[in-house]
Amino acid sequence: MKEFRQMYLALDFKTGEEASRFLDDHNLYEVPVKVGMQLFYKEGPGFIKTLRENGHPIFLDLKLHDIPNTVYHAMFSLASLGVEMVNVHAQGGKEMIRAAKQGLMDGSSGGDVPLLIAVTQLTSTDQHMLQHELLVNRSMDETVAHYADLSKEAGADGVVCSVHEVEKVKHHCGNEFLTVTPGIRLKTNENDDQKRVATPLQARIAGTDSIVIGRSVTKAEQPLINYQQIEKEWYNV
Ligand SMILES: O=C(O)c1cc(=O)[nH]c(=O)n1[C@@H]1O[C@H](COP(=O)(O)O)[C@@H](O)[C@H]1O
Repeated sequence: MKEFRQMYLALDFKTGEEASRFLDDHNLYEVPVKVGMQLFYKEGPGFIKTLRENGHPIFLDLKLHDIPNTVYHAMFSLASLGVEMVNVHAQGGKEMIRAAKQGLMDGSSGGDVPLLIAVTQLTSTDQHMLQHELLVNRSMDETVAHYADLSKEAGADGVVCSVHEVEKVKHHCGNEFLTVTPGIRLKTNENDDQKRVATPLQARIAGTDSIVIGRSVTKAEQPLINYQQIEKEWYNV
């Protein structure tokens, strides 16, 4: 397993130009970044190449969720972009996750194979929504742990979950199985649309492997101050 402890900055911007300007304006050179649907659909693989050339480790967050054959071929295409991590929705099931892994291995033609992470339950979902909208009659903890188990069995390297389920996931799947946690907020931040939130300090104490930070930095009045505050709590420096 690769050494893996990152703090990914979610580049949820309208254009690559806007994202690059933000990184430059705040001296965020070579920081790990997450590119999601908004930016990838706008700019495509070319922007991934630019970010790589500028030294940014990349988590490509497209949350694939489709039939196994489609996911296999999509992952085959993404495998050669040189990103360090990609994701799928665990709800797609074992066969789909296995296909994703196989696509990454076959598509990386001998180079580094990106880590495959499966989203268990979005951090914008709470217990009420789980039961009444998704009709899952189990606790959030149990549901996340179940998806983590099946993701591991299908060959994923880890899961996306909230900080609150990290302990349970590690208990089920072992310490080597990675946890990536979005929904990170400083005490002074709004939760926005996130339901299962935690501070960077809580993430460190819980034993999360990597955190994803977005609006607490990108929408802050002083982004660099917030970035450094998160860094301090997360890396304990
Ligand atoms: O896979 C993800 O990155 C993800 C999964 C999840 O359950 N929740 C979640 O918020 N994310 C992403 O993490 C980022 C969080 O952004 P903020 O809420 O602005 O910090 C967004 O880019 C989301 O798309």
